[in-house]
Amino acid sequence: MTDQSTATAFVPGHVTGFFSAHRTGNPATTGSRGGGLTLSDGVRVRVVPSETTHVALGGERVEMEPVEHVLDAFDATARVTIESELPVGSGFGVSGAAALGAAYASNTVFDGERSENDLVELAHVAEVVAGTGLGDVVAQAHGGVPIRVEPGAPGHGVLDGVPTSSRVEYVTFGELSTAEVIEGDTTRLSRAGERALGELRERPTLRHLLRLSRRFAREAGLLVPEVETAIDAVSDAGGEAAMAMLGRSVFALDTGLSDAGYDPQVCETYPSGAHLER
Ligand SMILES: Nc1ncnc2c1ncn2[C@@H]1O[C@H](COP(=O)(O)OP(=O)(O)OP(=O)(O)O)[C@@H](O)[C@H]1O
Ligand SMILES: CC(C)(CO)[C@@H](O)C(=O)[O-]
Repeated sequence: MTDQSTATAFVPGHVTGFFSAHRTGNPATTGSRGGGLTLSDGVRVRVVPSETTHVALGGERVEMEPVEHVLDAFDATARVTIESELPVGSGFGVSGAAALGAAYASNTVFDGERSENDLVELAHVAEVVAGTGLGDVVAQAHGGVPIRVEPGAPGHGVLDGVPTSSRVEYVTFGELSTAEVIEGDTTRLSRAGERALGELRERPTLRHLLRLSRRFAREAGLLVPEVETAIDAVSDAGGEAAMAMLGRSVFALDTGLSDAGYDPQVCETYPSGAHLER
């Protein structure tokens, strides 16, 4: 053991605008391609070794399978405290953030001696095995406005990014089950996602990412009515908005949602990836 008895990591939120799903027999090479934004609103994860495992989110005890997978990999039990500025189950990658934050913090308190890539792989595999995500973890490790060019954990996946930053606004109308969508038939959404990725790579700008994301949500058949109404209202007010995959949530650039008369949460794209806090 190190003499450090507690560690805390911060992981930015992540909204996916469009994606395609890629499954192999191996969770490290399974993942998604796509585009999205990391957010300065994120998740703080504190790990303290303990006789039994106890995971709390916002002060309430919760089941969070990806976090439990991470602790199992360290062969450890701990009290894991998750504080999220973002709603859970609504397309902001909270489960991926919890897994990645738990991996970074556990490595410190359990003297794991794993490298960053090893920890990202561990959290990515935990998310894939739990069925809660395919690409949030690698995006959250990267930061900025990540483009997932090839799927999977470090060493398999390839990331690029849109070199920019922006104010971001978001609203949430409720949850959507990630597992139900990604464990179902993904043929249609993946076709739409691949097309969007090709076009984003030709013109990697934030406005283009938002436009391609809007088209993706429609083509993939994932739009829900209240999300569609909000996106249309932002467009009518001259702004750029899209649906956060996979939730009943809308994110917009700059003051897009405020200009359309909504009362959104406000944050920014996050310039860097997940990290331990001192
Ligand atoms: N109050 C809660 N509401 C929703 N999920 C919860 C809650 N408490 C714990 N969980 C767990 O959190 C995880 C949520 O994962 P899910 O992938 O649906 O959401 P997310 O990571 O926030 O968003 P997304 O993956 O859609 O970007 C699941 O493992 C679920 O069991
Ligand atoms: C599947 C997903 C949309 C769930 O948040 C995300 O993990 C992604 O883009 O791979």
